[in-house]
Amino acid sequence: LGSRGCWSLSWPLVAKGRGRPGQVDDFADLCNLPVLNEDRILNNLRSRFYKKKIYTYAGSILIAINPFKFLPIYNPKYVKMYENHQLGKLEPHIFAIADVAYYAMLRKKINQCIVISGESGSGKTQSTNFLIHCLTALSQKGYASGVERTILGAGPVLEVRFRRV
Ligand SMILES: Nc1ncnc2c1ncn2[C@@H]1O[C@H](COP(=O)(O)OP(=O)(O)OP(=O)(O)O)[C@@H](O)[C@H]1O
Repeated sequence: LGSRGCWSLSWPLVAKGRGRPGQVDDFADLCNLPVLNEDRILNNLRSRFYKKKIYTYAGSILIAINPFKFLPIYNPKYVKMYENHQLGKLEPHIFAIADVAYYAMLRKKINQCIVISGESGSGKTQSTNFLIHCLTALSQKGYASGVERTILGAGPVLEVRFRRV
């Protein structure tokens, strides 16, 4: 089990009354918050979400808030941008997690595991698809084959199987 992971939320972020008035925290990593309490964490996530920044780190863990709408941050340009970058150097992104796992696997020659957790509808399946998209792109360097489609096609079958166990 790797130490990195992805945690997704579908939380609506409507508790506007919370947090200090006028305070606009925008820390890409919650570990950098000057004061670490529930209000500051939620306020930080909320203010980033309103700026369409749906990803935030908590150390090497990625927190994803489901935007329930398409954001143009998953095209090949982003795969390239995050390739072989140290985590935390760029804006938090699911491709950064895929990239770290991929290059750790190559470097250490040990299988890597990304744990995705969240309530129903929070975006776990979508996040898995983004990870698979990035991992297949990294491993094939743009060479188009049916691998991504095959892996994605296996997803629903595995999901049914695991839900029954
Ligand atoms: N990053 C995202 N950008 C745009 N839409 C998203 C994103 N993440 C999730 N969604 C959308 O939110 C909806 C729910 O996501 P998804 O099916 O991945 O949730 P889930 O956590 O797998 O749910 P369940 O546990 O019930 O299977 C889907 O319509 C999906 O397209």
